[in-house]
Amino acid sequence: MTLIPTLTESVSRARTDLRMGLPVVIDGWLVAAAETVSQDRLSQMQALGPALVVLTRWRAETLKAMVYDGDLARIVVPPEADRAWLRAMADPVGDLMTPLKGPFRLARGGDTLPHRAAIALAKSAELLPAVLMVSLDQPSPALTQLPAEALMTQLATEAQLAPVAAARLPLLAAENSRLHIFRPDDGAAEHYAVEIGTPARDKPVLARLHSACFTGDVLGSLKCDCGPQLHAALNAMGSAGEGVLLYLNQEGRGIGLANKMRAYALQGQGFDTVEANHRLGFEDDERDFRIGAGILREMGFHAVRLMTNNPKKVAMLESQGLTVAKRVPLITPRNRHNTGYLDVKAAKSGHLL
Ligand SMILES: Nc1nc2c(ncn2[C@@H]2O[C@H](COP(=O)(O)OP(=O)(O)OP(=O)(O)O)[C@@H](O)[C@H]2O)c(=O)[nH]1
Ligand SMILES: [Zn+2]
Repeated sequence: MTLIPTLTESVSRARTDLRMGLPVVIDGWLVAAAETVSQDRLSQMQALGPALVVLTRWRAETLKAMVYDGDLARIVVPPEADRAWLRAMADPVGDLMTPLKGPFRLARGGDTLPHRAAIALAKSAELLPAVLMVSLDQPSPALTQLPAEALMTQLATEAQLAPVAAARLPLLAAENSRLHIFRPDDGAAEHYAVEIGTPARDKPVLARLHSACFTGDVLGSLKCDCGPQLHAALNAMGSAGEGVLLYLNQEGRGIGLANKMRAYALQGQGFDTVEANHRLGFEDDERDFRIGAGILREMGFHAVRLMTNNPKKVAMLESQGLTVAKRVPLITPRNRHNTGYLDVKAAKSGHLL
């Protein structure tokens, strides 16, 4: 019997490969993440043929590279380019010191699906959306193989979440609480639900979909409103005697903690939260809100009174078939470190603050 990984298994493995600096193969293209590839692997890949660095439109615009491929750009890697060059293409941290990296030669025409799929895979591995690609003329069976079209479909498919464990967990805000752990079937991060009391399943439950913020939730960072929002939501549910708080591991609006810290470094250079995401090559919000809807459904809830200031969360839950009977604002105190951030969320992201 030969055990062959399924597509889902291969995609999960490919995320780890990219994080380790190991290339994967997408439709005959060798693909490595620009931020993790070593000098040795880069040289090996360059020896196989002309290399491209693929960036998103956002990153290419900052680098003043022409964008011929809609949402991405394919830049020819100069033969003398080394790992430092590649890093600087991917990571904007040094842009202000060395703003001009061009002139660039761009690839045009041909099929860009493998390039698009490679960028999507890098994002799903919480790496910078910048990849090194070389066309292979010989198979490389030792590496993880992925067909581009199926990879794109897989990455866009809603993960199914299964409950794996639950236990009573008395909290300061609510003694009668349980913590439930949900595991997605795509090998990505687990998510949590705090169930306070025993809310009726046939009535709109007081609910919060909270995205992880290590800096705010755990360290008490003053740069954002996450920590106070988390505690205000738990306290409101504790006072009401019931509610459900989903703690979704979508750190940094889905870009991961390392990239969020890169975004903070850019904010220290004067860019706002949205501009910083764009300079890194990301959209301003990379979260998949279907995850929260899936957990609520799995727990038997169909309608919520949603604690949020973000109208997109309301719209997303409704598009997933959940009823948002009411939006409950969750306004927390401002301080001199977060007031600019909150103004930008209101002005650019539509938050009702
Ligand atoms: N990329 C990025 N993420 C940030 C920044 N500041 C906070 N975050 C993340 O933003 C997310 C905020 O999550 P939520 O509070 O659930 O969502 P929200 O969209 O602000 O909506 P609310 O329900 O009104 O709070 C968390 O994942 C934080 O880690 C930042 O400057 N850049
Ligand atoms: Zn935060």
